[in-house]
Amino acid sequence: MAVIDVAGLGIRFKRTRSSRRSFKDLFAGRDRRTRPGEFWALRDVSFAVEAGEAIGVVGRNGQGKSTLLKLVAGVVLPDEGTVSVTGGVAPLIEITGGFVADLTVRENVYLTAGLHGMTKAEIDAAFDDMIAFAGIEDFVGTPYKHLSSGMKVRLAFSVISSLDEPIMLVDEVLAVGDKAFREQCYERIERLLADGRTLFFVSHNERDLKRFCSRGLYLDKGRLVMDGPIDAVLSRYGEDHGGKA
Ligand SMILES: Nc1ncnc2c1ncn2[C@@H]1O[C@H](COP(=O)(O)OP(=O)(O)OP(=O)(O)O)[C@@H](O)[C@H]1O
Repeated sequence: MAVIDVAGLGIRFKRTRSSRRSFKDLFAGRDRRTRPGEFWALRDVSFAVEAGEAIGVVGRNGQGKSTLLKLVAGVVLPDEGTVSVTGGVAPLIEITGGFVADLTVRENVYLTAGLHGMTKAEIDAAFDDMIAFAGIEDFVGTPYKHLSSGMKVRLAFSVISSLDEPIMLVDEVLAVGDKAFREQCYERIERLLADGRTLFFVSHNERDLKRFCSRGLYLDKGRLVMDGPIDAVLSRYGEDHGGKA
């Protein structure tokens, strides 16, 4: 059964921050700024994912990989086409995503896990393990904004990977962690996969992609140019762009 079904997906963005005219423009009496139009960050993207598949998403910088994960997570909506997702999604897609700067580590854990449907009793039971996995026992009462960037990723991975959601989305955030922590995360991802979870993994690291993923999606200029076994997708990508994932 398909757990993710993406059909004719398209999303466009404005190149500029805002298309509204500035205050100064109003007084100038004409539109002083050029208004470059919108562009399609993704277009005509269709694929289906079966439960338990591990998909690696590859492509050069800015080709729509993170945007695809955000669409699957439901944090942005498409302009064209549809994304149907069966079951909950645990998204590790932006370092600060979901965490509130001024709340403490403890408060953030309860907030995020609570939003994903964990009860207070479940969070109470899992709390110490989450903090221990992140290795931030001394910072439970610290406001999130005062954690180092590596500590933020540790906390986010620990909490998100503890959620009981069938689909996990992992963007490149893990690259921020140190080597030992990355390995700890990778072992947990392998356990979750063995457990039957579905994984969407964006990475520029060929070895990591091969380690987890059986299937690859190759995005270029917002189009899905290849959907196939990860080895074949990586070779095609290497041929097109000089061997780097
Ligand atoms: N909220 C947004 N508003 C405007 N443009 C955006 C927005 N989000 C993404 N984009 C643009 O959409 C395009 C695709 O971005 P995306 O982050 O999906 O690329 P990516 O393939 O994940 O790149 P990278 O490998 O660098 O992480 C880029 O041109 C980016 O500037």
